[in-house]
Order: sequence, then C-alpha cells, then structure tokens
Amino acid sequence: MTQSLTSHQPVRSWVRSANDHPDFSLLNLPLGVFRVAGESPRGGVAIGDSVLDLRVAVDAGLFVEVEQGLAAKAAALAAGSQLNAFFALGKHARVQFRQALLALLEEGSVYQVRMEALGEALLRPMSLCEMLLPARIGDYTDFYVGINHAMNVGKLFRPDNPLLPNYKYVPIGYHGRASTIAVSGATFHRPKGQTLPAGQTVPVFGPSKKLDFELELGIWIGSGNQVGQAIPISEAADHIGGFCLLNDWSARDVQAWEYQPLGPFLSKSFATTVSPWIISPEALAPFRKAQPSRPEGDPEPLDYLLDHKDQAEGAYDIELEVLLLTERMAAEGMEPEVICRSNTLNMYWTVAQMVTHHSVNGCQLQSGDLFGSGTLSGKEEGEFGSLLELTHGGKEALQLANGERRTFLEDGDVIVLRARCHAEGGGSIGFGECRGKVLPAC
Ligand SMILES: O=C(O)/C=C/C(=O)CC(=O)CC(=O)O
Ligand SMILES: [Ca+2]
Ligand SMILES: [Mg+2]
Repeated sequence: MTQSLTSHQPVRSWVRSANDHPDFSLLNLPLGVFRVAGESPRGGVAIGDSVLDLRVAVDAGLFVEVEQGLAAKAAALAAGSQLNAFFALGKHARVQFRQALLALLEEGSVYQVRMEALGEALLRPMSLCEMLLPARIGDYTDFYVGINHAMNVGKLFRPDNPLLPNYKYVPIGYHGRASTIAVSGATFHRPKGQTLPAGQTVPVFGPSKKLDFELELGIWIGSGNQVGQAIPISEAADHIGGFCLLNDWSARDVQAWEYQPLGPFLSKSFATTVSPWIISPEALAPFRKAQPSRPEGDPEPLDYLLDHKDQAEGAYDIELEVLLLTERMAAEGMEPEVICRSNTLNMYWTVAQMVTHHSVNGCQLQSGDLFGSGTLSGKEEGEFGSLLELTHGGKEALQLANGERRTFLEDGDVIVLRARCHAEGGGSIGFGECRGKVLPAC
C-alpha cells in the first residue's frame, strides 16, 4: 500500500515520549549508529526516549510500503553500520527518507498497529543503546569561522596583529586528524608534547599543562565532488549531509610553541569528540537566518563565495552550551555546571562558503568527511567557547559553584557540549550531548 506523502510537518507522534520532547520530537528525527549489547551495529533514528531500529524497520518491509522514490533505498543504506553510502545518496533521497519516517511515526499513521506489534525490537529504549561514530571519516578539516574566537585568541598569540589581513577574504582552516575522532562518551589521555617555558629559549617535553576544549559545530559532508570539480556556492548547501557538535580538544602550551608557520599540529591531533546524532539540514531549516551583515568597512566576499540565497538564509540560530563536571562534583553527585553560552550566529562565514572554498582548488570532498566550524565564542564574558578565552589566557581562573577553580582542564574533568533550537511556534530540537573526559597522561 502506498500512502500519499505530503510535505506537511506533523507535530504529534504515536510514540508518546516524542511529543513535547525537547530534543527528539518529530521535528528532529536525527540519524545515528548504535549497538545494543550482543547485536551488530546499525543505523537508528532518535524518537523521544527510543531509537527506531532501521534494520528491523527495513526487514519488516515498512519503507517499501511507504515507498516514495528513493526512500526505501535510503532506509536500507541508513540501516548499515556506517552512514557513508547514505550520505552519498545526497539531498533528494534524504528528504524522501524523512517524509517516509514522518508517515510512519505521525499520530494516526496507518502503520502504527504493525509497528507497535514489533515492540522494543523496533523502538529500542535509548538508555540501552551505545552510540557509535556514525560514519567512516576519511578527512577532517577544522575551520576558524568564529570571528570572536579568532579575535580573542589572536590577541593572546599575536597582541600586535590579532586578526590577520586574510581573515575577511578566506574561510581559514587547517587539516585535522581523522584517526583520533571519537564519539561522545570517549575518554582520552592528557597529551604530552614540547612546550616552551616562559622566559626560556629551549623547549621541555612532558604532559600538557594547558589542556583546553573548543565549542564547535560539526558538519558532515553528504554528496561529495569529483577531483578537479569545484562545488559552486549556489549548490554548496546541497552537499551538506548534516550537523553535530564537535569538541576540538587543544593543548594550548603545545600549540603556542608549534603553530608557526604551519598552524596547529600535535596540539590538536590527539583527540576530537563529536556528538552521535546527525541533525539533518531539513530539521534545521526552520532555524535558518540571514547571514549577519559584515561590519561597516569589511570587504565583500569574492564572487565565488557570494550567493544571495546563501546570504539570505545560510546562517543558523542554534543555542550552544558548554558544561564542566569536575571529579569532585561527580563524587558529590552534582550536575555539570554551565561555563559558556553561545550561538552559531557567531560564524563569520556560512557553511556553504566553507564547502565551496574547500573545493575551489579542485580538492575532493567525500561523503562522510567532517568539518569543524571553528570555536564559536560570543562577544561577552560567559560566551567564550574555550578556557583560553574564559580565563583570559589562564590569568583569571574560573570560579565554580562548589569553590573549585579552573584555568585549564585537570585530570578527571568532563566537558559536555549541548545545543538546542527553539521554534517560534513552540517546540524545540536538540543535538544530544557531546561528552568527553580527560584521563591522566600515560
Ligand atoms: O593561531 C590562532 O590564532 C589559533 C588557531 C587555532 O586555535 C585553530 C583552531 O582550532 C581554530 C578554531 O577552533 O577556531
Ligand atoms: Ca578548533
Ligand atoms: Mg582536535
């Protein structure tokens, strides 16, 4: 039986926990890869307190029944243990897959009785699901489009010349390390490296003393491009596969010594943490905004980076938070403490501009590649997306509610990133957590 699919957005689901869920209502439907003990990894969709098991849904023939175009093919690929092939299908198939999910899960769906009969085999309790990295990440590039961060860090590293003259022409980035990207919940050991003690000319080797986090938006590449074929700015948004949160852990003392002239190297390659759910561009569409205008006197982007549609709706209004949980707080049963609130509107370049710039020289982007936005700090105290900024270079310690103080991260510290968008007519969507813990150097 084929149900006619419309582009309307139902709000209520027969999955009760989804209704009014702040993160995973029908408005969201993010895709991830999970494992339940004793079973193979597979794709799933977050819905309320459950994960819709796509392998079970596909095997039950549900997507064939609601079939519209590519939805069943997309569902079969999304059920796999890595989502690269799903990403490669591109935007059109993803939109049809989303429409099919809505038809299956909306209140009054003709599929409700059959789906309910599958019980917890189909709707897995989220608390039993271990989330995994959703794709094989071929390449990871970290941008620097948070202009407030660029300015703040620039002042600390280069007081005379905080924002270099290329910043307002080039979406600056560096090639990160894909091999050490881990999913939320990961731990990592404090990195060791070379640092230059104050007033010295010869470096020492040892554990970093200035370990930091960075609050970033992660961007998954959907369909890629052929080597040599740049992605025009007017098509760039169609190459975005989805979004997550990303923590680009950084050893500031290693960074300060190593970064000239080629940029960050070992100061950032030891660990990067991402949130597990891929938030689709369709779910984020209601939260698109005009790109904030450039301050008076700033140059226009060069033509290849300028598109009127992108300027009109290429920015996103996503509220961001960073929380810290120290070992002592955890032992005392305390909740993590918010140490930063910011927003993705602090990006100087749009995601489409990042995609186009990355490919303009013919560089190939592949499905499942990952971008970091760069650290998304606001302008005010309390809105800074790294400890380097929150503590003014380590000079003014953060005072925590339980009396502890932090300049940089200590062993046992946990950093949690969160993000949420609030819809105008009520309702919200959330990204889920990006959580990581610092272990002692080994
Ligand atoms: O040299 C600088 O000004 C700083 C560079 C970085 O910290 C690189 C980075 O990760 C950029 C970012 O997250 O915004
Ligand atoms: Ca970064
Ligand atoms: Mg990193």
